Parts: sequence; C-alpha cells; structure tokens
Amino acid sequence: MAEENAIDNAKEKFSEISVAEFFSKNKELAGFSNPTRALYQTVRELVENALDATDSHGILPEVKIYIKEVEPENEERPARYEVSVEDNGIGVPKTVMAQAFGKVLFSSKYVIRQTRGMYGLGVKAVVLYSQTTTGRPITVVSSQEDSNFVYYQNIKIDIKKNEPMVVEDGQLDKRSSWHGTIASAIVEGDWTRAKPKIIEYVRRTAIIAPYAELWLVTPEGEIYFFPRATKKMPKPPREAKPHPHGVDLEQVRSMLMSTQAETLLDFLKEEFQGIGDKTATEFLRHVGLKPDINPKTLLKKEKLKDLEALVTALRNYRGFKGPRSDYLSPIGEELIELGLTRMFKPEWVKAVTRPARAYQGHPFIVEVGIAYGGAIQPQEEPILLRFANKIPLLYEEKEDVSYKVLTNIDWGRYGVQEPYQLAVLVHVASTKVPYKGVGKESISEIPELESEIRNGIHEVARSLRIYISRKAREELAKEKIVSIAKYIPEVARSLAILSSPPEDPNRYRELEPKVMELLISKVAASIEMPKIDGRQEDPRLIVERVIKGVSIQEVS
Ligand SMILES: Nc1ncnc2c1ncn2[C@@H]1O[C@H](COP(=O)(O)OP(=O)(O)OP(=O)(O)O)[C@@H](O)[C@H]1O
Repeated sequence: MAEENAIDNAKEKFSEISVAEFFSKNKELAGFSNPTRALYQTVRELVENALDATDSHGILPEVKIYIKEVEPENEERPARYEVSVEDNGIGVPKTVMAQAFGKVLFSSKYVIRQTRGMYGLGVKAVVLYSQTTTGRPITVVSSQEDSNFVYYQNIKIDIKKNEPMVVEDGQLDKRSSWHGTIASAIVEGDWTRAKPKIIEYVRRTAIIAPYAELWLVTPEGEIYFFPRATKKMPKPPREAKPHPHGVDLEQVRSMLMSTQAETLLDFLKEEFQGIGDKTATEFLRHVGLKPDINPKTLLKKEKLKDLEALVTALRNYRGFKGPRSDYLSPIGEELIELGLTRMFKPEWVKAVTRPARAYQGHPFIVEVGIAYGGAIQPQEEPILLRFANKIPLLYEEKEDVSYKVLTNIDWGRYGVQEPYQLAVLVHVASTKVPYKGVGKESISEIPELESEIRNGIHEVARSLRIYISRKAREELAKEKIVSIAKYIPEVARSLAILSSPPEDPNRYRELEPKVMELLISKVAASIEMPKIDGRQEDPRLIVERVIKGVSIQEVS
C-alpha cells in the first residue's frame, strides 16, 4: 500500500509559484471575492495607506476619494471604475515606489508599531486585481515634504517573478509645498451594491478619526464631505523592540545574526524591550547561561539545545516587565465621544480607554464607546461598530470576537429596553491585531482580548445604567411635580385667606415658596432611590433639578 502511494506521489506534477501568483489566483483571501467586495476593498486599501501616511506621522489627514465610472458594464463583464485616493501624507520615496506598489510582501510596516497596514499586501492586491481584470497598471503620483519634485509611475506586477514592472515614469518640478500621494487604480466593480458599504466605511472612518478631513466623490457626482471636527490627534504610535514573550526560535536566530552586541547580556539588553541589567542577569542565571559569552556562539549547531532553552525561557520567564504600551496610539475617550456624538446625535454618550494588556507578548489597548437614545434609529440588536488600529471593520461581523461578547450582554440589566437605540463601539489598538484573515475583517477570539472587551463594555454600560435610572426617576418626579404644582398658587392663596387675623392680600406670595418647599420634600420622599455601585443620590437634588428645568444630560 505504502509503495503504491509512493508511485502515485511520484506521478504528481510539482511546481512552484511566486507569492504574487498565489494572491493573483486566490484574490478572495485578500478580500477581492466579487465585484462589490473588490471595489470596497480597493477603496479600503488606498484609504488605509493614506491615513497611515498622515496621522501615524503626526499630520492632520486630508483624504480625498474619487470614484469614477470609466467603462459601463456589458454582457461579458461588470463596469469599470477608476478609484483615486489623494492624501497629504509623507509621500513615497522615488527609490522604493515601484516595489511598494509592485512587489507583494514589500512594506515599511514590518516593524513593531501600531499601524493600519501590517502585511505588505494591500495595495498590491489592488494592483493584481486591477491588472487581471482590466489589464491596467496603478498610477502613483507622490512627493515628499523636502523634495523639489513630484514623481509619477505607472506600475504593474510581473506575476511570475513577483517583481514590479514600471510601465511609465517621470518627474515634474514642484511649484507648491504639496506633499503626499495620489494612487489611482482601474478596477471592475459593482458600484450600486458597494455604494452603501463604501459610504458607511468613510462615515465610520470619520467617527474613529474625527481629526481627519474626508471627501468622497461618487460616480454620480455626489460629494460626501466629512469636515474635521477637531484638530486634536492621538499621539502617533512609536516603534518598539520585540518583547521576549512574543519571539520564537527563528526570530531569535535572526536577531542573533544581526546583533552588534558582544555579550549575551548586552544582546538581551539591546535587542529586547524592557530588559535592564538586573533583569538580564537574573534571567541568565535562571536559564543557566553565562552572561559574558559571545551571543553568536548560540548559532552553532552544537549549541542548538542552549538556543532552544534560551528561547523557551524568553517566552515564559515571569520576571520581565509587560510589553510597552505607551508606544501604542489609542484614540482616547474624548475623541471617541466626539465621533459618536457627531454621527449619531445621541442623548447620552460615554467612552473608556482601558488599561493596556498583552497577549503572547503583544501589547493591546481596548477602547469602548456607547451612544444611547436621541437620533439613533431603534433596532432589534445594538449597532456594533468595530475598529482595529483605527480601521473600521464592516464585513464578517458575526465572526468577530466583539460580536461574540456583545451578544452575551444582558442589556435589560442596564435598563436598556428593546428595540435598542444603542450603538457600541469597540476599538482594539495593538502592534499586532490578531485578524482572522489577510482581508482584515474580523478579530480572533484571543482570551485576553475577549475579557478586556467584555470589561470595557461592562464599564461603560454601568454608567449608562446610572444615567437611565436617574432619568427614569426624574421623569417620575416631573410627573408628580406637574400634577401637584398647578395647585400651588391656589393653595397658597387659600392659606393666606384662611390665616387669621385677616392679612395683607399679598401674603400668599410669601406662602408660595413655603408650599413649594413642602412639595419638594414630599415628592423627594416619595421617590425611591436605589443604590448604584454603592452610591445613592439625594432625591431632593433630582426634584430641584426638575423644577429648575435642568436637563439630565447637563448633569450626567
Ligand atoms: N499613500 C501612501 N503614502 C505613503 N506610503 C505609502 C502609501 N501607500 C503605500 N505606501 C507604502 O507602500 C507600502 C506597501 O503598502 P501595502 O498597502 O502593500 O502594504 P501595507 O500597508 O504595508 O500592509 P497591508 O498589506 O497590511 O495593508 C506601505 O508599507 C507604505 O510604506
């Protein structure tokens, strides 16, 4: 039997393909599964690069998206669209332009830094799709801030070799201070179906980046303009060294090959984050390796056991500090609340940025925002807005860890009634977002992440419960006050008449505030105040607020 298999296997025809050919043949892996998704994904990839080139470098983004129909559909194929995205970012150096846009797995983002891009695939997936569906190259126009030229190139990919092919290139003198990039691709697409998703994508980008100015010009000539709501930006992410808990054998091997350190002790201190002299010494004592050996000796074949022991210990040793989280770039509570308010005009909004945590050596921060009531359309389920490293995630919602957490929340406990006027925003910021696929649409169920998302939602939902309960009590107080207050002048007048000896007819004016005081105490006494998180509000305050006509939003 084994022999038969061997013969069969020998009959198989073996060959090798390049990574470009692989993604060209498997476009759906990168999100290009049909003309609707492909058009959406094209916009996404170009916009995410535009934003990485701006806010990750401290530049307030101005991103313009133009989608134009260039050839109508016919019986054989869908319509063709030119998608152009212009940014005011750092630009692409001329020396790497062709590779950045024409070589799969070429990127400036293969470092430990929180960016939208991480695979070095996105724009090349656009080029492969464009090239294989329309035969057209991508056009890139770019200039860096300190350059006197604007460079342009038309780029295709040599799919067999995974190498860029520059079809045309040139340069122009720069007569303005413009810097940034314009990337234009012609792709087959289904605009009618993609339109709502693309608009929603831009809308959600405006929620998570209210400091960006965004334009979308549609094939019909409609202009969707999302003005900048603030000039305040989160501090840009910074690059970090690897955390020892996140490395593996091959990574340590390549770090050993490139290190300049002359001793193992220095190697640990220089190449990893958060390892000082004391920790490195204690750690090496724990592993049983000498601190002063040349680290490169561990690359020798006969030292494999030592290298393995070192890597295992690096991954598991408890004495290291947690991964650096101060290099991450969360949005912040204020900007999330601003974005949600701008988009939903809710009655109540609150956000929380949770403390940093780590999974498998990667730091992450979860942020949660909740918008409630107001202009939010009632729905059967709460609206979930998912974001990862400031990217809105629109597809594969049910596959996402946030969806799983959200569906297990009992909103009744927080006083939220059905149908829900509720939007829940979850943002995961990390140097490595654990996406389920290279299309970056859903996040895996990593236990540490799941529990942080749950804690975040609970934390904001508790504030919502306080608000809803306070509001219910205020409404009760209002009803009582309204029904009683109309009798106050009458009662005050009658009291004035009844009081003897006969008094000044204006006496009731003095009595009115006293009767009012009586009313406040009576209504307050009739309102039952539950304890929320161990605190109990004075019901008199609620009644006084209702009488003064102060809305609850102003005090919560
Ligand atoms: N608009 C732009 N401005 C500046 N640089 C850009 C721009 N677009 C692309 N680049 C450069 O080209 C590189 C490759 O982009 P690409 O979209 O292929 O991958 P990525 O963004 O690195 O990762 P991912 O595949 O996860 O999106 C980027 O890393 C960036 O350096």
